[in-house]
Amino acid sequence: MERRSKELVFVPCPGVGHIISTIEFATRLLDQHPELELSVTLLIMPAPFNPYLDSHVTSLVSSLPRFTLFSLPPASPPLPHLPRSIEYFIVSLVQSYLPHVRSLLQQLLSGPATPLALFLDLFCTPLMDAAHDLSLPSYIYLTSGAGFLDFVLHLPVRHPQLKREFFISDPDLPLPGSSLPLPMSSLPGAVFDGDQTGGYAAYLKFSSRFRDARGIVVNTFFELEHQTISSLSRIDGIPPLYTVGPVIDHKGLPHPSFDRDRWEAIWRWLDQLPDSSVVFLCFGSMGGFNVEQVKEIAAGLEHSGHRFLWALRMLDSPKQLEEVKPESILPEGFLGRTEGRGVVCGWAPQVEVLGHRAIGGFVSHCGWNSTLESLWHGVPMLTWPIYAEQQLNAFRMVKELGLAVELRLDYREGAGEVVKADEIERGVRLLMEGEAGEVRRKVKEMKEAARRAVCEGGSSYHSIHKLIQDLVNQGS
Ligand SMILES: O=c1ccn([C@@H]2O[C@H](COP(=O)(O)OP(=O)(O)O[C@H]3O[C@H](CO)[C@@H](O)[C@H](O)[C@H]3O)[C@@H](O)[C@H]2O)c(=O)[nH]1
Repeated sequence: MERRSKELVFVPCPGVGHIISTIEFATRLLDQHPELELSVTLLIMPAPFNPYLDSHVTSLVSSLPRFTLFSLPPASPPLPHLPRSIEYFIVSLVQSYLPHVRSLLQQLLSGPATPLALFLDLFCTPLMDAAHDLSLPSYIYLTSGAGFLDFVLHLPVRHPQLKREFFISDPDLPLPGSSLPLPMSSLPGAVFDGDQTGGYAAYLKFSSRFRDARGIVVNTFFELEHQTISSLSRIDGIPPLYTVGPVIDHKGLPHPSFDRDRWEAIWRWLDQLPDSSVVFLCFGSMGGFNVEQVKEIAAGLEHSGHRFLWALRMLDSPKQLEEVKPESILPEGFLGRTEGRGVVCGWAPQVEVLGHRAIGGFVSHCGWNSTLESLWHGVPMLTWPIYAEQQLNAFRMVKELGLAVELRLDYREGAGEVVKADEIERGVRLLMEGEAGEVRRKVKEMKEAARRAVCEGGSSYHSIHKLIQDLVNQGS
């Protein structure tokens, strides 16, 4: 009898931090058990905020023989306008694809391969209905950590009691998986927006489906968040948790405007510097600042006296620094005065940079991929969260886990606040001048734990093995 190959179907959110992590995780699933000859179908929605992403994903997937890419067409009818909340917009966008996803799953089911499961990113949980209608199990692949999962799982429990959004004056929030209650200032900004088409409604929509999943796969590792993972695993009604991280794209994401010659010069500069002597600043795929804030960062770096490598991106601009003329943004004479001591660039190959021995600290927005990448390379972070769940990540890394140094825990994009140069200077000094010694020691330990977790016999390796067994054996 002809053997049908087994297919895993993935739907990530249309953003860099999500798609790249999903492709990397799917690759690990395939690679860990090649004898099973699993294959992957990736359903990608057009990325509304990143014009470069679609072509990048297409070229990336074309080099992966066991992947099939389905680029979903633009939403039809198009969503009328961007409502107040980006989260609500994304959840609505995802929901508009339900008929498409259902019919693609139907096609797959009648094709030569056997689909085993649908893997959904957090905002994509409304698509569970498509799998459910066709008796296909749904799993969640969470590109953030277990601390955030703790919060997401709590929302549908809290809502029936309070029936309202959060207010900044609410008391700190105790969560079953966290040793410290979460201050309101650490919650994602969206959950304070109680409008019918606001962030709170979006969070409720996707979080209320988490318990319907067959399993929740989290990009973390047991050694990093063991308390949270153990506590959540003991709660009735929570699907099995699989901790499979750190899932890191070590190849890095090439960017269309990436200037190879310029980077060769930057590597040469880094190569001749002492170990751990450069502070690296980078704020994710979408994080940026206005001109006033950029000038304060520049002054803070200049006054700190430390060497720096700064991946500068302006607010609301996917453009690279080279396109926006740094001289017109940075303080007059800054580039000349810091020549030899600091470099300002646009898109940086972050994973590679963090792995360079000259990098000694990382000023980060605490996106979860950046957080894992810094731990993987044992480089301590100075926290500067901007949006999404970054404040929560920063709070947990600094207060609960003692794995990062605090610059800000509660900075929020759009709140009109400017972090002043002297505060940035103090933060950089704290990070780079030995006072953060205990954090640095713990981060180095966590680096070793992260590497052990993904090796054969490690906790994440074992978790992937368990997941594959559960996928293959389900229903038998
Ligand atoms: O100049 C740059 C900027 C970014 N990156 C890479 O891009 C990714 C960025 O991911 P992440 O650090 O998670 O930040 P975001 O792009 O902001 O990710 C979104 O998705 C994450 C995962 O769910 C969330 O934790 C964040 O809050 C959310 O903003 C990382 O792999 C970086 O290495 C580069 O290589 N070069």
